[in-house]
Amino acid sequence: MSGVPIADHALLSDCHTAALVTRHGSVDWLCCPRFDSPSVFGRLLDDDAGHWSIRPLGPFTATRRYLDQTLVLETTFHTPTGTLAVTDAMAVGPNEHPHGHSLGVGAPHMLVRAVSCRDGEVSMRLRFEPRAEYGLLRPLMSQVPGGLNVRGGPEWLMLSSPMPLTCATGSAYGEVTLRVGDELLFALHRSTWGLEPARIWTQEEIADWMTVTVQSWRAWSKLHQNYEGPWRELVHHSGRVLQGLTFRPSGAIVAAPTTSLPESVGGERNWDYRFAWVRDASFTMEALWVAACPDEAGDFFTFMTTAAAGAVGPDAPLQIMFGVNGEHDLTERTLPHLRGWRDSRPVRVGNGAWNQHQIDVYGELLGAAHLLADKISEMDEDIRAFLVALADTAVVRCREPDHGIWEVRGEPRHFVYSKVMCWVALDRAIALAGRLQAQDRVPAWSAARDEIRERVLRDGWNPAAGAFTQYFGSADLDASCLMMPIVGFLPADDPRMLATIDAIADRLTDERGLVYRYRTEGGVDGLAGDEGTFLLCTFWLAQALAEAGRVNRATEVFERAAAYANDVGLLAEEVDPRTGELLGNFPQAFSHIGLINAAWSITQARHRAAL
Ligand SMILES: OC[C@H]1O[C@H](O[C@H]2O[C@H](CO)[C@@H](O)[C@H](O)[C@H]2O)[C@H](O)[C@@H](O)[C@@H]1O
Repeated sequence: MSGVPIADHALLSDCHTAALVTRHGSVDWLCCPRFDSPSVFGRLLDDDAGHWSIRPLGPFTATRRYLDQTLVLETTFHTPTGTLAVTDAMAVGPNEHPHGHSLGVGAPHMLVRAVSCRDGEVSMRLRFEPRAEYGLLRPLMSQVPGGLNVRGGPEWLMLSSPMPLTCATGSAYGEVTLRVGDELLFALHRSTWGLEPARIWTQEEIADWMTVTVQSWRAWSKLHQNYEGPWRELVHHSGRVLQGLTFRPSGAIVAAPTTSLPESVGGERNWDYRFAWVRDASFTMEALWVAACPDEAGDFFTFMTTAAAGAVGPDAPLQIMFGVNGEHDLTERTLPHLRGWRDSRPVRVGNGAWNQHQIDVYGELLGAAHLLADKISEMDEDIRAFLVALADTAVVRCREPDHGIWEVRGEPRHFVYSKVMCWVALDRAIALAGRLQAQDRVPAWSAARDEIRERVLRDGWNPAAGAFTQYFGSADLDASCLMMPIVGFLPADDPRMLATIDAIADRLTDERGLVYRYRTEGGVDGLAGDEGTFLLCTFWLAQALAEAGRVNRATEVFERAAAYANDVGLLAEEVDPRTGELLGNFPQAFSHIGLINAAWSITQARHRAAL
């Protein structure tokens, strides 16, 4: 049964796709050539779905880190006879743009692995078992000088290997003893039919790709990472993680690079996150504004306008998520041949939320546009018309029930968060009206904005709960109400807001003090079973407390949540309340967004307190 702890994985990215490497040197997840392509290594979800491991033959302990300011991973194996280091990266091309804007542009679709003996001597073992199409296909492998030719189904891969490998059905393996100073470089390269011929790379060429990859990440980090404040390293690292979730060719940003890592072990809450949600991606752009200089803002808005392609207006709601190249149809299906992580089934690809009605997206996109307006150097006519259409659509749609931020699979409702985000959409559109050349719309936008506000204050507040709640008329708490002060709907020190913050901190947390999105009892979201606490919501609590001037409590909550980052600074979506293990897709943009924004709010709150 596949089941290596989620926290035992580290992320590699070339801004086209991602790989996950276990603490013990096994690449257990890789989709080629895009984030949402079928996996070639899928052991994350089933023991037989493919992996590539490099590790010492005998007993060892392992430590690992990212090379400074990069997403290049170094795993060090300590053995009784010596020390072996394995350095792993998805190769990115050189940054040709003077501002390092192009990280990933020249990516060769190549996974590179450098093995070096740092001390003594170590015998190592390599096992290579690619399984295309999420583990369905055992490829044909043949030896060629300097490596292996791997063909099967849609994939044509070449493994460059300086050590001889034995091929069995669908597998290759080999063993070698390295002495101090010895180094072996491997590259797994994917060819595109007819475009570049697959070929074997020399040791020097692979070494060059590794060097360029390290340099490119460092150049990007140096030019982009300006945040100075508490938890600086974690914030900068989170910025790199978000950059690693960007799909360079289009400017899309995926919510996470995995599918079906469960929200509860053995449960059915398993979703495919390898897509660009309007909500998650807009939040990512805003967080990159804090963690880095979001050069990518222009690309992102171009992506959104192109993906939505004229299909937005009062009669045509904005689709809430897209494929990384702007695809609309993300129909969900299950992969019955995969057992799932720790038997958490079904494994799903595609996402049934793609055609849900979620009206918060207008606020998230216009909120990001407002924050990043100065970075969208060319707010061309298409982008202006798109943003105006979003606000006009919010005016009409704000009265409708929807599926809400949590994409509930139950009946649509008047979710408080959705209404608040419609208020944000109109508030920010009004602020941008001059740049949008839409001053004539301001009276209509203002009237709708004020009407929403009144409705939320009246119907979103539940006197019995003593808090703003999940939907109009409901007594249930929902952590998304923590966003009300964060987006400026009400001041954080408004008594109703303080009461809501306290209610959530007291009644929507587990024993560890981590926050649930909402209570799942009674199948309120149309799904069976329960789920873990949600890291983004815990960071929202820290942020709301900071906005309310409760800086010490905010710091405590922040540190509580940040402590769940694994040894290489990565967060999943949720935490298991029973065991404290990370749960859900990994690494999850939402969690890193929350970390960055909460750190920034606490920094600002400390400055305000010091004045
Ligand atoms: O809770 C059920 C829903 O769970 C997923 O949605 C969550 O992930 C999205 C991507 O990060 C995020 O935008 C959303 O706010 C989260 O609730 C899943 O994608 C949905 O299909 C599912 O209904």
